[in-house]
Amino acid sequence: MAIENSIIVPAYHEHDNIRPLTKRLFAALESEAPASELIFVDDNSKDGSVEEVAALKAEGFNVSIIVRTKERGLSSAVVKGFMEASGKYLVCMDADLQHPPERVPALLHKLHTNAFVLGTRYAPGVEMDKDWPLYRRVISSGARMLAMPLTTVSDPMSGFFGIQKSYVTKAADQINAHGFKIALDILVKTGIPSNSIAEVPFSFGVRTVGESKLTGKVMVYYLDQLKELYMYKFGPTKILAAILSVAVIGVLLLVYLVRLVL
Ligand SMILES: Nc1nc2c(ncn2[C@@H]2O[C@H](COP(=O)(O)OP(=O)(O)O[C@H]3O[C@H](CO)[C@@H](O)[C@H](O)[C@@H]3O)[C@@H](O)[C@H]2O)c(=O)[nH]1
Ligand SMILES: [Mg+2]
Repeated sequence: MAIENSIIVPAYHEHDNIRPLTKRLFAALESEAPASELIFVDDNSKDGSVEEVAALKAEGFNVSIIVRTKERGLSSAVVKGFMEASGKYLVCMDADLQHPPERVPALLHKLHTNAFVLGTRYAPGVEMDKDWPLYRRVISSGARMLAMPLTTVSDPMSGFFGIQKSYVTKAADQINAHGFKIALDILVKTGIPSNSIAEVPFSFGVRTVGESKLTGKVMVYYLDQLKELYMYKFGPTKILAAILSVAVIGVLLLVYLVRLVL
């Protein structure tokens, strides 16, 4: 059967998550499973992921793994997977089961009538980072607020999304290779209109195996990515105007306060 759906999973040291993810995903896909492929994009983890994928393939799952030896990074790994995918409906999800495979059919369903479908943790009825430590909540909220001027979606930090393949080509060579936030990059750079974007709520699971790759360096990359996206969307003139407006308002406030006190 021809492949319609490609599920792309960036993976770095995720050996223990590969089997449960594959089994849960294909079980969730039900009648769509024969028309679906799962592609892991691994950055040379050398942790037995390749052997695990070979074993799953031998068991009949349509799963493969691309191993990159010269590049590292979540966003560029996803772009690589998108380029190799055969399906016209593409889904990106994490390997660590924080994105529930059971929500993939809902994403795919909405992808038939929308160019882009975002998995969101900000919706009624879903749990947002329930077991996250306080510092991760603060980082996540701060990061989300900074991205708000760039897009109308409810969860610009989400890494769980679907896109029609025809829209990927446009953004692929412009994606920030160091970025951790590929959905945001794609949304800004393809300029997909909001009436062609849908959302699917999901509860963000807890990583039980392996470690998060969110490091200080990743946060610096995020700020760098934001800077680039602001420039891309607004251009230097508008950004300068915004900075000047904030400065003028600040000075006026200061003058007002000084007059109040004296
Ligand atoms: N190939 C590859 N994969 C990577 C790399 N870095 C991370 N990954 C993979 O990308 C996925 C997300 O990495 P985590 O380390 O689990 O990230 P997180 O901190 O839990 O962040 C997640 O939550 C964010 C929402 O707050 C999401 O935006 C983000 O995409 C990610 O899903 C995992 O499957 C991980 O193996 C890399 O350099 N190369
Ligand atoms: Mg994670």
